[in-house]
Amino acid sequence: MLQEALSPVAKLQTIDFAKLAYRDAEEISRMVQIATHDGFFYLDLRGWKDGQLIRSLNVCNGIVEEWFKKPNEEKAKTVTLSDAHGYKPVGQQSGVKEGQRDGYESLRLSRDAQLSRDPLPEVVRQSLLTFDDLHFGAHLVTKTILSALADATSNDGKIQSFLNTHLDDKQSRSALYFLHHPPKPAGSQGLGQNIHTDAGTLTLLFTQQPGLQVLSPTTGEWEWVHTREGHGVVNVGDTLRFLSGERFRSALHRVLPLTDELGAQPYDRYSTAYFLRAADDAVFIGNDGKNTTADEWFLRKFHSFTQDRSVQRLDSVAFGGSFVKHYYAAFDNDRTSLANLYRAESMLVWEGQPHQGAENIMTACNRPEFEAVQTVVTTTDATPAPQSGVLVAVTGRISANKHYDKTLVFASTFLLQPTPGQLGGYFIYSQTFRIIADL
Ligand SMILES: O=C(O)CCC(=O)C(=O)O
Ligand SMILES: [Fe+2]
Repeated sequence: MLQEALSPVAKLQTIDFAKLAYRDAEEISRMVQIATHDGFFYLDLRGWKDGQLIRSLNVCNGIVEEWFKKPNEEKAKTVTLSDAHGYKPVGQQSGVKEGQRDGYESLRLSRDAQLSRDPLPEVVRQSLLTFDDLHFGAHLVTKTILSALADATSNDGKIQSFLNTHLDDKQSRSALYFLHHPPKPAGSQGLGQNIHTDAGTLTLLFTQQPGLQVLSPTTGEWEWVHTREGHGVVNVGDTLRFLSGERFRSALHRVLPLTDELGAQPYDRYSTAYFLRAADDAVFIGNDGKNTTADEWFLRKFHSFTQDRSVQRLDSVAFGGSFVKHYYAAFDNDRTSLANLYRAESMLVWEGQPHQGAENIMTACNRPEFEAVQTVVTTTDATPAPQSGVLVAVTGRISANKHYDKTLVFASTFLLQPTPGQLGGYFIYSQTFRIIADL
């Protein structure tokens, strides 16, 4: 599988871990920028301890690849405690294709089990020190990134919450996952991994074959993430997004293995991920504005992953924050970026006035009385609509400081439709907006 043939390619920036380990101020400030805008970056690990982590990774990968060849009944006997430890067979979650299940199996090793040596699968016991090296090495790498981000944001009071929620002696769902997408014959159901954000704090991912895609924050398009020798891919998860008060971006991604013209996936795809997650009892404000523990968030999220895509779409848990949140944050702070959400056929009825097409709609949204706006969403209701659409009804309050000395109450509806030719993306097909009261 030639990854060079895939386009568009995600042009992720690269952070040198050796520099982070030495607290290089410039590298840290670059990383803060990237965590804010993209939420995804390459991590160059070649210069750290002579590439030791990559060597352990390669040995563990070889061992687990052999293990994946065992019959499914055999693998299913692995002691499985939760979604953070044990064996996950193919098809437990929703997949990358509408109405289909996922196409991957996974061996998961929790940090708690690796530390206490129990329960650990035989395959890990046999090469315990190499698995220790990878497990604890990946933990150190992600903790180092976290503390660098904590230092860099200490002036806004986040330092305590970043580090206090990740004390190493506390029980957590941190875990190392080995993932395998076995080849798939033509005509069979189930492929890849559905669009999601990660529940935890930081993910350090190593992919061996193509399939990983990120949703570009600038174009809204799916972009392929190339595999790079000696590098991992790091991404921000929901917990860090919440702990940072929405400063860091927990980016949407998915796995779309390549298929031939008959729909067969002709190759094995392997990847390895370390998920740094907060202590089970860590508390933060989740996407519904209420306090949640890291453990509750993990359980909600993994429950959501098992649901069909049509249900998941309505459930902002899987999407790590709803469309509505994104729309109003952009409306308030970066309104021109909303143009990406409309197409030529899109229609907005603003206070009874119709506007069609992205350009006209943006002109309508940019009216002077709505300069410097702050929106607070009060309610969001979503229901399924035909052709895989979603109907969203929103009520809320707007303060437009420049021209009004009062708060406006508004109601808005959005009919979202999948963007043609862009699996997993949505655009606003029609929208209404009304001011219903001023306070
Ligand atoms: O397999 C991959 O490349 C990505 C896996 C992933 O996103 C996940 O398990 O959360
Ligand atoms: Fe993920």
